[in-house]
Amino acid sequence: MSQSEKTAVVLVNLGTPDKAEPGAVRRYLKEFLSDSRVVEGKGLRRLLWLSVLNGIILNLRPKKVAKAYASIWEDDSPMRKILDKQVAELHLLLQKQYGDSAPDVFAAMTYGLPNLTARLGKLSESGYKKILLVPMYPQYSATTTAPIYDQVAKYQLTQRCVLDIRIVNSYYSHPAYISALANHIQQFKEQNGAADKLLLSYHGIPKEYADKGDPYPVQCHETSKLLAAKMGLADNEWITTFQSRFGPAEWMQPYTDKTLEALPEKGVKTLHITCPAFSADCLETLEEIAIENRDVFLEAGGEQYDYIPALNAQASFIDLLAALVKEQAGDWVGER
Ligand SMILES: C=CC1=C(C)c2cc3[nH]c(cc4nc(cc5[nH]c(cc1n2)c(C)c5CCC(=O)O)C(CCC(=O)O)=C4C)c(C)c3C=C
Ligand SMILES: [Fe+2]
Ligand SMILES: [Fe+2]
Repeated sequence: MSQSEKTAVVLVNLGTPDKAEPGAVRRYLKEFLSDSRVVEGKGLRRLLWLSVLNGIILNLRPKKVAKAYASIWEDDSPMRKILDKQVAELHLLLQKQYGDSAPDVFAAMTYGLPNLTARLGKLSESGYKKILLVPMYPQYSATTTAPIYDQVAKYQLTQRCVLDIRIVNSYYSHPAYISALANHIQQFKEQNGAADKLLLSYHGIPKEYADKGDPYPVQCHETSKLLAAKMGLADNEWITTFQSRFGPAEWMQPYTDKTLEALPEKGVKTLHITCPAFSADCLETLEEIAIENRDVFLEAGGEQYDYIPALNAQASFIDLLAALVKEQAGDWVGER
């Protein structure tokens, strides 16, 4: 096989610090929160944000956030460990499906390590010409998926012979994604008993971004509706909320924490909660949802609160990734 035919699949997640320590968290937050896709604003607004970020947030937040990371840290950040597992499992499955012509599979992060731009450089040096990037975000957002497109465009600008790169835009309504979620939740119910309500908590974005056209919340609601239909849930058995509000501006509502505070007095005493915007467990699920928000619900009078883990490296999620490879790069895989 000639070098020019080499194809790679790269699974891309957001990024996470190298250590659960304030210095590493500071470096991570600086890179992430300096991206003008994440915190928008031009001119004076941009200057003001950068001075708040560098003068206040990066001095105060890393200590508190490092503690939160420490409470979920294993020998590395869960997000990076899970991404490595997803890569290994997808590689195995593609080898079963395509034999010698299976594409190779790699990991990358938009912020932190392993760095996406560096990954593209290394793949190019190793002779890969065709690259499919699969973001670990089922729903497209200008704050998460678009920065992957930005980094690819910046990388290509530095190349005389650009790489042939395709990017999976979203898979919020993909039948294999909805089935994987539905089966996973159903299985959890069968093993742990039913609950009064299923809460589907998505990472939020500022309301202003949605008002300006970010399709993320619409896609989240669509995922929820398809999931509820697939599971045969009645309208009063599930609810969609948005978590991880950051800063003083209004974010997408209803907020997860405020909803959890209010549910017990409406008679919801037992709850299953899961986070369909996260393909891998991370700080936002393992700490904010599984630990912090549990207390909010129980202190408000809730009796039982179960966090249903992300799909992570489960076979059904790996099957979905393989389906995306076939749909979006089947012609490349067949070519080798
Ligand atoms: C400040 C604005 C932020 C926007 C907009 C935002 C959107 C967004 N984020 C995710 C997924 C994840 N975010 C994670 C952590 C995280 N997010 C923000 C801020 C915004 N996110 C911060 C400041 C942090 C770091 C933690 C903190 O300081 O509170 C993570 C977890 C990373 C990990 O290491 O485990 C994920 C995943 C999505 C899907 C999204 C919009 C659609
Ligand atoms: Fe975030
Ligand atoms: Fe958070």
